[in-house]
Amino acid sequence: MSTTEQNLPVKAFTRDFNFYYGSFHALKSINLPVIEKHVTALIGPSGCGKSTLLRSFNRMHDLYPGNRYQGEIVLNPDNTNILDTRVDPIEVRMRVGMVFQKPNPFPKSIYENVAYGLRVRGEKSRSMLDDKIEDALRGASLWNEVKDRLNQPATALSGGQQQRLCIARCLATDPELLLFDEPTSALDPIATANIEELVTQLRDRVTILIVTHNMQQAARVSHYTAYMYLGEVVEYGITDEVFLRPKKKETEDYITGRFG
Ligand SMILES: Nc1ncnc2c1ncn2[C@@H]1O[C@H](COP(=O)(O)OP(=O)(O)OP(=O)(O)O)[C@@H](O)[C@H]1O
Repeated sequence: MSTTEQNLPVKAFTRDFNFYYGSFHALKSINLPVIEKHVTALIGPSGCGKSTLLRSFNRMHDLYPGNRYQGEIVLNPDNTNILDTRVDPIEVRMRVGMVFQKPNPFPKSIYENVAYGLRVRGEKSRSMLDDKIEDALRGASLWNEVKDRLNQPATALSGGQQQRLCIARCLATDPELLLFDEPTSALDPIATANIEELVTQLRDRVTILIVTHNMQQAARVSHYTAYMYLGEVVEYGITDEVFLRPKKKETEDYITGRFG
């Protein structure tokens, strides 16, 4: 699938995707498109499988024995099933970046945090690194705040700045898809507003899949929303329609706060 029925470009999609933590069947027959250069939000009550699905998109579950994927997660334009065991998960993670709930900068300087992925890729030219690092920090709306202290430890930044640094670290390697796992849940309202603003800017540059508990946030930043419950996608559609005219009773109950 490279476009939807409505002719929208599909950056990635799952096909009959199931996931198991040992014998626990956490995700059931998920068929979900992620539309290119748009934001897709995953919402639903605690434990419904949002994070499990998000983490499957960069094969995070590979790191733990007993986890099992079934079905496909396909990345375009090359139509690669990233779950294929012949596909190197490190390559997948270069193409699919991830920003976690709590900012997790490396215990290195601001500069070295952003340089990290570029160095892994073999980039050695100092002027090339400088340019890419500035571009990534600008892309994460952090450049003006840190340009005079690039060699200071990243841990000296505020929580919101650290989260933007983690976004810059992802942007430096030009990911095609960015995964956000509740990126503002550890932040105050101002830092949250900054990250939301950033997400709305980034959606012109990169495809975004975001898990959020905050329905107002999903409504503000996303174009498409998937409502999940008990490991299944109950409803998927244009965010405004899912929020204003949900097709399923379960979705309506959740959106209106009658459940969850
Ligand atoms: N490592 C694990 N081993 C076994 N079961 C797990 C593991 N991680 C999550 N689960 C189970 O998988 C299901 C989905 O969990 P997941 O964290 O994806 O839900 P979620 O919708 O992201 O929840 P929350 O909003 O609370 O973060 C839950 O029933 C959870 O208990």
